[in-house]
Amino acid sequence: MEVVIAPGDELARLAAEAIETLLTGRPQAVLGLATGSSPLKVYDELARRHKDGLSFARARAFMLDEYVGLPDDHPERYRNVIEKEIASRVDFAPGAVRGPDGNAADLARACADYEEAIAAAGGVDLQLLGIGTDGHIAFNEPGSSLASRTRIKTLTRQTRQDNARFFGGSVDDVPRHCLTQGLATIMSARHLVLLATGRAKAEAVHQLVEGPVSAMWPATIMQLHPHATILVDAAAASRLQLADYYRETYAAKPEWQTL
Ligand SMILES: N[C@@H]1[C@@H](O)[C@H](O)[C@@H](COP(=O)(O)O)O[C@@H]1O
Repeated sequence: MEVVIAPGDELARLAAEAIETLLTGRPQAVLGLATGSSPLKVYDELARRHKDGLSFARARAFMLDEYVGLPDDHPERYRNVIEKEIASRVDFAPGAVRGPDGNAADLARACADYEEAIAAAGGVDLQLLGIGTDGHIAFNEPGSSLASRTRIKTLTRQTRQDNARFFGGSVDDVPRHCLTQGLATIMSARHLVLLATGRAKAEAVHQLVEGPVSAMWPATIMQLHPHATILVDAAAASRLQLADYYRETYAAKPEWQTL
């Protein structure tokens, strides 16, 4: 697990750089896209690089999760958020960006279909991730099976409160259920890149990097991934016990070694 502590703009640049390097070497790469505020600067940076020639035309992308039951045209439906924040700003081919269908008549079937679609695409090459204040990744709330696959989950009150800001501040308007890639689904991606900024994420980041692997802090499963990159600003890193070591390691990183 590599921990990089840097200002937010630099974190976004590093994540975008990793995606550009991937797409340059493998234009048909499969990306994993995350919602939430954490990856927004990465998407801005990718849109900028697209203007400079970076193409997504042969790439495909899979989203992490989706609310259940939001109307198709609801601005906070994750499919619409991803369309607005990144898909519409670059040149993905029609149908190249997919997400779990939170409005399917048969939600269990939709989850199984989604797993099959990811597998049929050859799996995700690079998965962007944020982290919830309770340590969730995607919408795998505390208590999630570490072996879970895409399925329906009930959101915790904490997550609904955290996300109320996207729903005019009203917790009651945040859906109770979601479809989310499972922890094992996420772990199947070949490179995990997690971004976290701000003091509210400090405890979750500490647990993620330095805590015991536990379903109570679902992101801790990432400690078992052979290629996980944790990009954090100083505030999100403020509870890391080995912060000085991570800073020294990154400062001494050989130039040829990418993320
Ligand atoms: N389902 C999303 C996650 O994918 C995201 O990582 C997390 C943090 O969001 P933010 O980046 O806005 O802090 O919460 C949301 O609930």
